[in-house]
Amino acid sequence: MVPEKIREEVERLRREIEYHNYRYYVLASPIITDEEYDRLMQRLIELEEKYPELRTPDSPTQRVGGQPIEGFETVEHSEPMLSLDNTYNEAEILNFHERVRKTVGDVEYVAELKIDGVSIALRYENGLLVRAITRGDGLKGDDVTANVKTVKSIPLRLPEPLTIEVRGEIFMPVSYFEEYNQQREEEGLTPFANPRNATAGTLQLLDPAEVSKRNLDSFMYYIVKPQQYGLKTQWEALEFLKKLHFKVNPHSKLCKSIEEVIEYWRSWSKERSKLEYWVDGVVVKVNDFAKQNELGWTAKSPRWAIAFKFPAQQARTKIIGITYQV
Ligand SMILES: NC(=O)c1cc2c(=O)c3cc(F)ccc3oc2nc1N
Repeated sequence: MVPEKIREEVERLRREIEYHNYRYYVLASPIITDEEYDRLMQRLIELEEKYPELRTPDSPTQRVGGQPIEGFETVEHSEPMLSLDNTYNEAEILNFHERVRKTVGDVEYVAELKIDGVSIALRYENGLLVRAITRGDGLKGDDVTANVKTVKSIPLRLPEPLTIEVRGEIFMPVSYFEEYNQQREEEGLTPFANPRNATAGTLQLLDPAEVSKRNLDSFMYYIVKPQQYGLKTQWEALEFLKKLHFKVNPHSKLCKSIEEVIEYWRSWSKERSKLEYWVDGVVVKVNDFAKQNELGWTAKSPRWAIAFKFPAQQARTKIIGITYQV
């Protein structure tokens, strides 16, 4: 039997630690020292060891990864998780704009950096993370929940007890990717060609404790059936995701015209090497959800969004002297 005051202490520790996780990994503005954080975590680990029945799905001790799993269950997506059509130059993005205008008239766009990582769908029930699913073939994917719980910027519990599905990208920061590849080479393992492959490889590991060491990070950008939450535009959806304590890319821009989108693409095409994650273009989205619904989807992509790719960057990588086209 667990004494009531222990139960209360564990609940308080859980919320306090998750709050400090949020401040450190999402806001990058911690308000306690690492030592104070470690002390809170140690106390929670100690109490959960003593009273295992107190270990809950949203316990921050899951961040360090539980026991290895046998394999990945296949789960059907709540709605297809499709991919974006690509455009590579200004003429093609103007064609996209013309098609949009012909169907729904003048629109605002949201321009978002296209994070070059692994797509993920996160399902929350009453505010608790219950499922994380990879894109797979678009209709069903792998249940990688145990691994995704170790991604520090992904909340285990939302600030409100919502039932919601959000989608975004999991990625490995470039600084860690280089250090990690160095370590693989030293261990005689084949290095990964780029952070996207390193992220995909990590999410396919059967040992969450190993995943926890790989420094994975995330940006969320999509809410399934957003109008259910009173949201009318993509810009409102990004604000709502921030309010729910997700990490949202800070460089997205609300554009009043396609010229503004092209200006955004030109400037980031030059600036992107300053980012600590790989981006391979800009995602251009019609902002208004009612207009997105009018435009609809093809079998494989939304008609209301498109990827505006950057020119391939000749990136010299130290890996066994081969130059990779990225
Ligand atoms: N990599 C990305 O940074 C990124 C990717 C997508 C998508 O793949 C995507 C796929 C859809 F069917 C619909 C919207 C999307 O929005 C997206 N927005 C983003 N910012």
